[in-house]
Amino acid sequence: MITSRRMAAVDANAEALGVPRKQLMESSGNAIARVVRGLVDPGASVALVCGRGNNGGDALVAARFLQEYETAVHLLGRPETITTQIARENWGALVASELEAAVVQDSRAFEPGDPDLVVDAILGTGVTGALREPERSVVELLGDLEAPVLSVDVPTGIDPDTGDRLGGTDGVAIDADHVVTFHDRKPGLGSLDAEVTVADIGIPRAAELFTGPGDLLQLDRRPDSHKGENGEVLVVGGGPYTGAPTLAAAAALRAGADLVRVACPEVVAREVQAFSPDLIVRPFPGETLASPHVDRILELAAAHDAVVFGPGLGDTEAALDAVREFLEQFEGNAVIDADALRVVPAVDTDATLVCTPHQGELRAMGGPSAEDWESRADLAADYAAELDHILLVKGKYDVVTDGESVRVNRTGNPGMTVGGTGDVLAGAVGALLAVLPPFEAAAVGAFANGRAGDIAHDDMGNGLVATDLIDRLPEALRTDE
Ligand SMILES: NC(=O)C1=CN([C@@H]2O[C@H](COP(=O)(O)OP(=O)(O)OC[C@H]3O[C@@H](n4cnc5c(N)ncnc54)[C@H](O)[C@@H]3O)[C@@H](O)[C@H]2O)[C@@H](O)CC1
Ligand SMILES: [K+]
Repeated sequence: MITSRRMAAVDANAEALGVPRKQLMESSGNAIARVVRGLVDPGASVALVCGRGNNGGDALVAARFLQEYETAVHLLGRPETITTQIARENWGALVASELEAAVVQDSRAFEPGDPDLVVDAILGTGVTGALREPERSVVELLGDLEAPVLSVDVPTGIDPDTGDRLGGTDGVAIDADHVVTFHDRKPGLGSLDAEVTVADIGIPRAAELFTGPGDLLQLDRRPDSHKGENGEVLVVGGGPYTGAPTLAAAAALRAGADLVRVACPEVVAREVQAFSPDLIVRPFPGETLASPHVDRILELAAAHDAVVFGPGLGDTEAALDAVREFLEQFEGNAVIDADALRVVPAVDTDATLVCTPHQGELRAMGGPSAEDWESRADLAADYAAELDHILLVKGKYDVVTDGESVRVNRTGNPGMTVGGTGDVLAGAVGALLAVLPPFEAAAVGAFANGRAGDIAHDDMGNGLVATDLIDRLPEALRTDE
């Protein structure tokens, strides 16, 4: 099962792997034609009703594969208003090939005749809201025809993710007899009374398994968002180390958080603040985190969207006891890193945790280890299920798993073995945890951190340091390439 959002990400990842969308569209068109051949015999009349997006584009391709049929393409709208380049190119190919194609600017000009089969390629996963004109009236007109309907990807008028009719009770939708859907079943198809064919269109498994630029698409911000809406992050750490919480906090800011506060021992606070005026410091007395501070930390944490717990905290008995007490009472989202990790397996918590161990830390937690990344991914998934938390196991290939799904990240380079890059990752994941579902936050964080490292490596080679990564996080998180 795949949501429209995830499908768009996978599609962009496939493109980055060298399988361009136009090639996928060719496969989709071919798949439509295969299903058509199973439904009606050569010579039958097939009306291909096409919208102006890629759903329509798929059927424009199908027309080329169905030349032994009496096909008639009906494009809903002027060709100049086709929304994607690849669909426009396929329209051009049809016209140049002199295949029958009509432009329907107004539903009154829609003359489908009496076809043996209707192909509904009006709207697919790119639909938003109730149907507009001329789509709405054309859908109504198609409802009056006798012919069976094959919908492309999803019946027009149906929400691909929920199966609900768009526009509520006033909405209109295609009552499909058959659906040919691409790559994987869309959740909204489950509730339909239609025969569904899932067509493999050649998207590599890697486009789904490995993180890629498509994973960043979910970060697109609403233009009207205001301060605080894009995440407030609390970093809890410091004591024996000052650098770690500072790096995590600075990384959270660069990864898009609106406000980042650092709760750390007094002795460390001044240094953290000196590093950057962008950080807000919330000092607690003493030289290390301890039980008496837990109430105050809980209170602070409740006022943030995500917490990053652990950087530079050290492994004193007092600090680890405090982590345990915090987790027993905390119910929000937290990234757990460094020494705080070892507390996780034995603690009973209602919090949602993203744990970011490297393989040594994973073993210290009692977790599994394996040489190759594929076995490591399987074992990590089992262990995440046992912990009931999300794991981001750092390595050459980072493994992200919630116990069910697995995503593997391949960005990053050997220059990143320098100290502090783990703190940067924890901070970046913290910022993302404030705005994305936890599993996605971990996957996107791993991708962006490694990509920032790769950009830094281009400039600095193996001389790169953790702060270089922080500076490059914004570029690594950009979607508008
Ligand atoms: N990996 C993928 O994602 C692939 C997608 N493909 C096809 O591409 C489709 C998605 O294409 P698009 O993203 O271009 O989107 P669609 O073609 O589903 O719809 C986008 C178009 O519909 C218009 N529109 C949106 N909501 C509307 C409404 N309520 N009333 C009237 N018009 C509306 C938009 O302005 C735009 O022109 C999939 O369903 C599938 O058929 C395939 O070609 C190949 C691979
Ligand atoms: K459709």
